[in-house]
Amino acid sequence: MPILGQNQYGKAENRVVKITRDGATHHIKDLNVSVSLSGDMDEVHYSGSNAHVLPTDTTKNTVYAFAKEHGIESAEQFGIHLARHFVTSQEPIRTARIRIEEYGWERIEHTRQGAHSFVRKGQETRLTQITYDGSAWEVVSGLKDLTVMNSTDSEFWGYVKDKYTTLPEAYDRILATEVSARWRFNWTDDERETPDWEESYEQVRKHLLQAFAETYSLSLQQTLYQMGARIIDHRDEIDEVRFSLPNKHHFLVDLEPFGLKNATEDGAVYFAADRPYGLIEATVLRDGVEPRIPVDLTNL
Ligand SMILES: O=c1[nH]c(=O)c2[nH]c(=O)[nH]c2[nH]1
Repeated sequence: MPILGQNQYGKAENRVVKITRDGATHHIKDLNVSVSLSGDMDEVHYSGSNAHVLPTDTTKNTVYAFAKEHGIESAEQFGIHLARHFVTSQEPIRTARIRIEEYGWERIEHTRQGAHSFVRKGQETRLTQITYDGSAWEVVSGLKDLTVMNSTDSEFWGYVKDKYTTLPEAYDRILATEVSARWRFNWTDDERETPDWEESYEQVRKHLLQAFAETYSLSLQQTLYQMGARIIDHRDEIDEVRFSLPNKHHFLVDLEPFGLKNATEDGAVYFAADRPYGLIEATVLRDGVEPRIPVDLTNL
């Protein structure tokens, strides 16, 4: 009979976001936690007996419940706590390996009250496309992979409801998106009117972030318009901005079965879903200008 070799199992990539509220100042811990357990697991492989198997689903629930019950001080402390729990609470489990990736967030500087607007650490990608046909120029610049989050000041309600609608109305939700934007310059080839391209990029990025942070949002569509309008209003060199904004959904985890209240107002634990996602796209134009940025930004 062939012999079973090394084996391990668990739930990989539990995306857990914990918000801690300190008055109007919020703190984020954003982790991707993978649990892998091993031990006396021969029988499940040989005969299918699950008598020693703690379900991977349970390991997932444990990650979310621990985040709420004990908080997340650091990835190391959180991982140590989980590993100890699995090995000491289940006799057949001899080894627990917890792998954690932590995503860093920086605060967005802005002028509104509160400290609950963040931009993911790590550089976004800056883009540009220049087209010249011997007479006319077109310069379209932009960015992608700029991830931002407001941990409050976002609602979504009053939408159409048909027989397939199950979405509960939200009066205090997380709003997070990964901004992909392109903006078109009105520059022709007049030396005197050439923008300072570096300065322009920094300013557009700043206005986009500040508009995101300072908009009390009733929908991502409304936030998108505010970001575009702010750029058009502040940057004379730009006539058109197009956005593609995935709505990076954060779902409140139901921890009632474990006797834990997980409510937005006390700082909650969220499941950060990667797909499917809402995708909100629109162009914002200077009045009187024709749109020229393609609808599908991947074609640019
Ligand atoms: O900001 C949002 N806009 C929507 O169109 C939408 N649809 C949805 O299910 N959630 C959201 N959120």
